[in-house]
Amino acid sequence: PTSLHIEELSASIVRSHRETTQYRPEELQALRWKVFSREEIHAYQSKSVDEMWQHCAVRLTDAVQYVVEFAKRIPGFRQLCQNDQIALLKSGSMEVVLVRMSRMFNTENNTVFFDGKFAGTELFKSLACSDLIAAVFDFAHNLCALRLTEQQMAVFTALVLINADRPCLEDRERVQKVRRDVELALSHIMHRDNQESLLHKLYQRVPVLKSLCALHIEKLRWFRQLYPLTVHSLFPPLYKELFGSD
Ligand SMILES: CCS(=O)(=O)c1ccc(CC(=O)Nc2ccc(-c3ccc(CC(C)C)c(C#N)c3)c(C(F)(F)F)c2)cc1
Repeated sequence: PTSLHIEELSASIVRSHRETTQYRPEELQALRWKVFSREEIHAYQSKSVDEMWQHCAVRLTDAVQYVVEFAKRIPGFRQLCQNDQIALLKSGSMEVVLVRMSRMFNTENNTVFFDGKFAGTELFKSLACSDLIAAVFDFAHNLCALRLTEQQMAVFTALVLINADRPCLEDRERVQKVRRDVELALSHIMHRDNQESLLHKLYQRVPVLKSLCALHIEKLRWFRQLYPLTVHSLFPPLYKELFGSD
């Protein structure tokens, strides 16, 4: 691929990212100190397990929907066959949401943007998933500390999504070809920003992403055994499709 092709690829991935994130970095900056009051936190903590799970599943699905839109706008992703696009989204969309979560994390008070304000882990107490929430916050904190630019974040999330090692791919070689160009785009951007040292730190975070998503699926299985009807009739269809083991 020519360097022009790689430049164009980077630019289109960055544009897709910008078009599919609900909040610009400057908006998040302005919102940073909008934290939930004690009463609001108490209200979340008073929700029943199934109520809070349902509420979070809806929020998570909203964020995933933006990621689906992001993927569809990445050149090379659209050219993949339908089956492979779905396979990549099924295994990668949650990972991209978690990476994106790091752009709305406030390392000064360990809060993350949720439901319009910044929340600490204690807000999610009624989920009965404190290990998962703690791990999600840790991941967001570590990634946020790397201070990625929006461009670096955009191309990194494209790389997280376009992974030829995912299960159930029909044309693995084709996915690998698209991935190689995105890898070139990321190293090009890191080189241009004089931050190649960040590259291996980013690649080191990928296995943690996988374990977070596995933990999320494990908790969903546990929850579904306790509240099958809630999952069946009150969870967003997209959430069930992507994270349900059916
Ligand atoms: C994607 C568009 S964007 O502009 O980048 C954007 C735009 C807005 C947002 C806000 C947002 O959605 N935050 C949020 C959503 C869900 C959750 C969450 C809740 C519960 C669980 C546990 C599970 C048992 C359901 C998990 C997990 N695993 C994740 C969280 C936070 F992690 F903090 F708890 C924050 C995020 C991006």
